Amino acid sequence: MVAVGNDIQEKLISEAEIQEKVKELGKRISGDYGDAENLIVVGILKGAIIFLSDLVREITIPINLDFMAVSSYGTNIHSSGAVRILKDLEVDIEDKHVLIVEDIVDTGLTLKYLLENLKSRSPKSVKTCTLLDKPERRTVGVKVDYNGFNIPDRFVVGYGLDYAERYRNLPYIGVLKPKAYE
Ligand SMILES: O=P(O)(O)OC[C@H]1O[C@H](OP(=O)(O)OP(=O)(O)O)[C@H](O)[C@@H]1O
Ligand code: HPA
Ligand SMILES: [Mg+2]
Repeated sequence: MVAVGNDIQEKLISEAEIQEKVKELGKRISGDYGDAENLIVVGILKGAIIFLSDLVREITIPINLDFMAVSSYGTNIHSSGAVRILKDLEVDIEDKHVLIVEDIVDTGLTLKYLLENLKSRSPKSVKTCTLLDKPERRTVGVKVDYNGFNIPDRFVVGYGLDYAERYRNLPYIGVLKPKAYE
């Protein structure tokens, strides 16, 4: 049988480590927004869906869920730098607290674009949450309010993150074997 894990060279972050971190982030977010009404959690498709679905179940305050899809990478492992909206929010965020949820902040281009775009819609606040941060790769400054793990400059897959749309269903974060790129 072909297993998705066969292409993984090294496991960087285990399922257990992820689950522990997700619980911690959910608790912090619930505490920080405790008295705020109308928190809108915005998941960024597709990479954030696995993290988002675990995270929201660790958030104990009422939330609204919405999604955006933006494209910056296509199927390539290198960023083109261009960001465009493929799917926009359905809800109006004016006067609402917004939390953007990402799987990874790499160059920062996607998050910078999202922050500027959402701030222009007059929300009460916009904060950012990511499972993974690759600080060495940053080309633009963005504020990450909630970060799960800093990782080294390596292309990672799993737990929502893909290479050419594959490996999102791997339950942990790993690095691919070179042959998987061929
Ligand atoms: O900081 P950056 O260099 O902008 O990179 C981070 C972005 O790139 C990935 O998305 P991708 O475009 O691969 O879409 P996907 O989530 O559908 O895989 C990831 O999910 C982030 O949104
Ligand atoms: O390391 C990564 N893996 C998958 N998608 C990504 N998008 C930016 N960086 C990455
Ligand atoms: Mg991707």
